[in-house]
Amino acid sequence: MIRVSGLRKTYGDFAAVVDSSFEVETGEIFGVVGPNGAGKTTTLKMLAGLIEPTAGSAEVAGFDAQNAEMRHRLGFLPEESPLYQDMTPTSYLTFFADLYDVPRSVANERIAETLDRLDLEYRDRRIGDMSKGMKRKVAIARSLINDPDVLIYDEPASGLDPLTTNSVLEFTRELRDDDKTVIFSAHNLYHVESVCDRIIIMNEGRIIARGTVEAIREEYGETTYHVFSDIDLPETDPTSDGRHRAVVDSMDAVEGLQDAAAAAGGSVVDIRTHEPSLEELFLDLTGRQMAGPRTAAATAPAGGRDADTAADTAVEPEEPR
Ligand SMILES: Nc1ncnc2c1ncn2[C@@H]1O[C@H](COP(=O)(O)OP(=O)(O)OP(=O)(O)O)[C@@H](O)[C@H]1O
Repeated sequence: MIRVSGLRKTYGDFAAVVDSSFEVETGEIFGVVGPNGAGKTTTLKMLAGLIEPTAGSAEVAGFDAQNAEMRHRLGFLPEESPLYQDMTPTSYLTFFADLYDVPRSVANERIAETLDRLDLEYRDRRIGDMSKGMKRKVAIARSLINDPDVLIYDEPASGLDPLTTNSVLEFTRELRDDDKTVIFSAHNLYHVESVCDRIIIMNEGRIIARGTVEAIREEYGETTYHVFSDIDLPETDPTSDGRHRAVVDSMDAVEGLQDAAAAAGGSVVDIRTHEPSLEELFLDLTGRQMAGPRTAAATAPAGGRDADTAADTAVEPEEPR
């Protein structure tokens, strides 16, 4: 659905995007991740046909991104989406439906259905009097008004309260079921991990890692094992609950600790694997923290885990030998 080949954008001597190539399949949610200034928005705008590439090509829904026809197949949600404050959601969306020549009966049905799915109740309230979350939902509904094949969402859920964040992320995930293809950029790596099928990580204009978060974790991350014993060993440090903990990076080392504990008359009582979080991988790969956007809210949806909390999984300790 999207084919990007050798894409490059320079401003004078400065290269904002360098030799970027990737493909996105129909129905995929594809994340574009990177620190401030990495070239994410420039990439998204080239895909949306808003910026002309210096070199390379971007094909969206079978059209060159610069081809005006492509825009009929695209819904673009910029990071900041100014809305007409004096209009209501219904009049605003009808106005955009008219711009896309959507027949009025189709538009009415589409608007009602999309606002239902987004759970937006106040359809005849002045947009200027609505909350930030409601306005974001109106902007998301606008991105779908022409029933596009491809959606480009720049920070769709940033700066929203946790409930609205949850609802926007869920809505984005569900677009996959309608065979929509989504390019998704966000600073909150929890948002990225919970929504995207595959991602690219960009740094200083270049793609430095690509794949599923799981594959990137396997390629660049290192699993460590936190081994707890009921006896003090040379490798362990005391914990607040009276146990002793060592952090090692292989199962061989875990077994070595089990043997050492048994030889000293004790045992290993718990082993936990520690998977690096996307945040930790990101820091390793770019050497930089993921800085927040202008309106960042580091919220994880209710029940979700924090972006900077790595996954800890218990492993059954073996019987001491
Ligand atoms: N019109 C322009 N003229 C000159 N430099 C530009 C222009 N637009 C972007 N840049 C530069 O290109 C680089 C990439 O910008 P871009 O907005 O794509 O980064 P980003 O990854 O989206 O960053 P952020 O996360 O801060 O939004 C930045 O260094 C930016 O200053």
